[in-house]
Amino acid sequence: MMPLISVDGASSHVMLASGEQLTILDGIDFQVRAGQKVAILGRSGSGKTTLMTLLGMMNKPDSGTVEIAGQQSGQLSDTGLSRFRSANIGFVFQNYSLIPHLDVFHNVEMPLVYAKKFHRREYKARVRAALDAVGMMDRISEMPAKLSGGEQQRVAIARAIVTEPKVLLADEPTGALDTVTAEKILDLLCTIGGQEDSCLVVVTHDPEVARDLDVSYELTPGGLRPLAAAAEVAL
Ligand SMILES: Nc1ncnc2c1ncn2[C@@H]1O[C@H](COP(=O)(O)OP(=O)(O)OP(=O)(O)O)[C@@H](O)[C@H]1O
Repeated sequence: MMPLISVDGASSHVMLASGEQLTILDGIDFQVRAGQKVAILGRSGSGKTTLMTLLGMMNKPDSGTVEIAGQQSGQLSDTGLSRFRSANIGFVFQNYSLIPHLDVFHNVEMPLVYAKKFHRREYKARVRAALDAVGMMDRISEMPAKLSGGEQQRVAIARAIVTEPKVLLADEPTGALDTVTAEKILDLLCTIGGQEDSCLVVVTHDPEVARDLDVSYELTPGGLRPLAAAAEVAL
């Protein structure tokens, strides 16, 4: 079966003010199949967020290819990229990134509006189902500021899954939470992500997080290195 994520020789550079070129990612190869839950570990500054922007089709690689669900990012225009992203990729960030002036319902509904994947009359039921999955249905009319960090992250997960994306990406999803809440959020991500025809990729500097996932890689200056067992990682 075709992998859901296929990264082939992807490199990413930035031009520094000095005119020097800084290589952030250098020839990354990486594949994720449907049903897989993957951790990408790496020290601060190793390029984890940069890799996430490639997997999330927010940026294209400077060389090599990134293919998500059979679609290469390099072949899409900027409009095409954002349309593809809305319909096929869900994001969870460390800082929740909820829109402060919208209540929980409208925050979760937002990706449905952009993705244009489902009919308008389905929105309400889909938002309710997503909130139900994360245990936040009873807060549907709340404003984000009234929620705890863990609750905001639950809403952010509902928002990420409401379009039923093929790929769920989480960038340090538990970084801002206390240990107990972090564990619950990770359990939730693992239950919801990487089922049947979708996959979950979690980027983190925290080896504890990787322990709950199926496969782990470490991002190093030499590339992406598979780790035999997450429990052996000591960053
Ligand atoms: N636009 C830029 N200009 C200069 N340097 C950059 C730019 N973007 C990223 N970098 C550098 O590239 C490296 C990788 O950045 P990236 O944010 O991907 O790392 P990270 O692994 O996510 O780090 P952290 O865990 O601290 O968030 C860092 O050293 C960063 O300073």
